Formats: sequence, structure tokens, C-alpha cells
Amino acid sequence: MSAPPRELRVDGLSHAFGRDEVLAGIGFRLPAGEVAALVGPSGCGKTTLLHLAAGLLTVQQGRVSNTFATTAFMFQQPRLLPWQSALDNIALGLKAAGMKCDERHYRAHDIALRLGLAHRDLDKFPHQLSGGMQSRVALARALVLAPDLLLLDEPFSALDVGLKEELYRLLLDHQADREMGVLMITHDLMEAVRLSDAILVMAPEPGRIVCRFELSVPAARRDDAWVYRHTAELLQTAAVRESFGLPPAMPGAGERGAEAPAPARPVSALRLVVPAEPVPAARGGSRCGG
Ligand SMILES: Nc1ncnc2c1ncn2[C@@H]1O[C@H](COP(=O)(O)OP(=O)(O)OP(=O)(O)O)[C@@H](O)[C@H]1O
Repeated sequence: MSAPPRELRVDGLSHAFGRDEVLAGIGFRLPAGEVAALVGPSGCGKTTLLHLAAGLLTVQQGRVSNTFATTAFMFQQPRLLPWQSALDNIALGLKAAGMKCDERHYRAHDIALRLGLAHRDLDKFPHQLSGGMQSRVALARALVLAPDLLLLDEPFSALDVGLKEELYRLLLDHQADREMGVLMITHDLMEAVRLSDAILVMAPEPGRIVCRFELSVPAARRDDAWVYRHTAELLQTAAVRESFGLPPAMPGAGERGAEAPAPARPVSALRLVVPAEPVPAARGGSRCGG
């Protein structure tokens, strides 16, 4: 019998903290090789959803099924162990898996250099590293596990624009090499347009996915102009504006005045799938795989 396809599948997922219903009827599928961004206003439940997908929270209602072999999670803050060197922080998961010291240090060293850390940085402790270096260590700690599913909670939000671009490239190279599935929370629509194959837009109270955009041009072929144009386009859509509580777009916003000759409008590479697949809420919660 052939192995089931590698995917993260969420069906009818609802969640409450006490009496506060935070998520309602969430459903989506993330196949191997796809990068999906979760966007939505602050407090709409993105982190809660990612924690449920990662198994860091118990599923109350609905189903999370993860058939990827190895899942890694990268938090918004690097969360490095202050008493361990950068190298040991990167190798932490390998140590927990029982890998011998030489082998795990070899692997940690290899991924660290690929992510732009220098030999001399690897003996340093977290307080001796810059914020950008700490972020690289955190990304290396996730990637050294050779995950085929990577869950990211705003991993790049504290980085400068140059470092972001560099880590985007490293992440995309790694993702393409390994056909990784990536589910990433971001507050930055431009980052979502830069990196994702699909953008899931959430609305609040309770948190739910209101639409999904699919981006047809591969991330490696998107230049700055493409990203700016499609971010602007995304921001003009009613679903995104409503979700973020923005007023409706002015008719013709972003277009040239009537007297100016209209340039040929490029065909959009952004496809709106709305509403996101409606998924009936199942009674009771279940989680499998991962
Ligand atoms: N452990 C918890 N106990 C009680 N309420 C919680 C807990 N974690 C989150 N919440 C509440 O759940 C709601 C969603 O929080 P969550 O962090 O998932 O949102 P978010 O969309 O990730 O927000 P942000 O974009 O600001 O990080 C918020 O109202 C928050 O106060």
C-alpha cells in the first residue's frame, strides 16, 4: 500500500480559552512543498491555530492530521538557552533525539555555516550574539532537524530589511531542496506575498479563515516590483480590508487619472479563492500523526 501524501490537514477546528471562543470552524490543507502564510489582525487567533497545528495545545473540537515525518517550530522570539553555546543550542533537538555528540555538532556546524554564521560565533553564548545572529541560530535549530514541515510564528518580524531578505532566500532555498511544507504567521503582507504559494486571511471574533489567495508565480521568480504590485492589489481586496477593519477601497484606487493613457494592465498572479472551504465542525477533538 502506498504511503499517504505528506500534508497537514485541519478540519472543523474550534478552540476556546474558558468561555472565550477564539477559533471557529477552521479548515485548510497544507501539502508538501507549499508555503502558506496566515495573516489577520492582532488577536484573531493565528498563534493559537499554529500551536494547535504543532500539538502544543490540545485539540478541543475538530481535527488536526499531520502526515509529515518531522515537524519543527520556530517561535517569534529566538528562545535560546542562555547557558548553552550557539552550537549546542542549534544541536538541542538532535541531542534530545539521542544523536551522538560528534555527529550532532557536525550537523549543527554545517547548517550554521549555510545560514551565514561564522565559526567564531558558534562558541558564543546567546547574550554575546546580536539579535540577527540569534534569529539565525533559531532558524538553524529548526532546520537542523531536517523537518519536512516547518511552522513559523513571525520569525522575521524583529529583523532589518537586509537580514530579512537574506533569511528569506535561505529559507526558500532550503524549502525547495527538501519540498518542505511551511506554515508561517506574519503581520507583514509584503512578506506573505514575497514568500507564499497561498495566503490564508483570518478575521476575528471568533477567528476564522475568510479567504485564501493563491499566487501562481514561483517565489524564486518574484522581484521587488512584483511583490509591491501584488501586495498593493491584496490590500485593495474587500476580504483583506474587512478582515483588518480598514474602510472600503476608493473606487479606482491605485489607478491612473482619466486623462493619462492607461498602461496595459498586467494579468494578476493573485487568485482569490473565497470563501475558504467551508468545513463542518466535528464534535470532540482529535489529532493524529506528526
Ligand atoms: N493561554 C491563553 N489563555 C487565555 N487566552 C488566551 C491564551 N492564549 C491566547 N489567548 C487569547 O486568544 C486570542 C487569540 O490570541 P492569539 O495569540 O492566538 O492571536 P494572534 O492572532 O496570534 O495575535 P497577535 O497577532 O497579536 O500575535 C486573544 O484574545 C488572546 O488573548
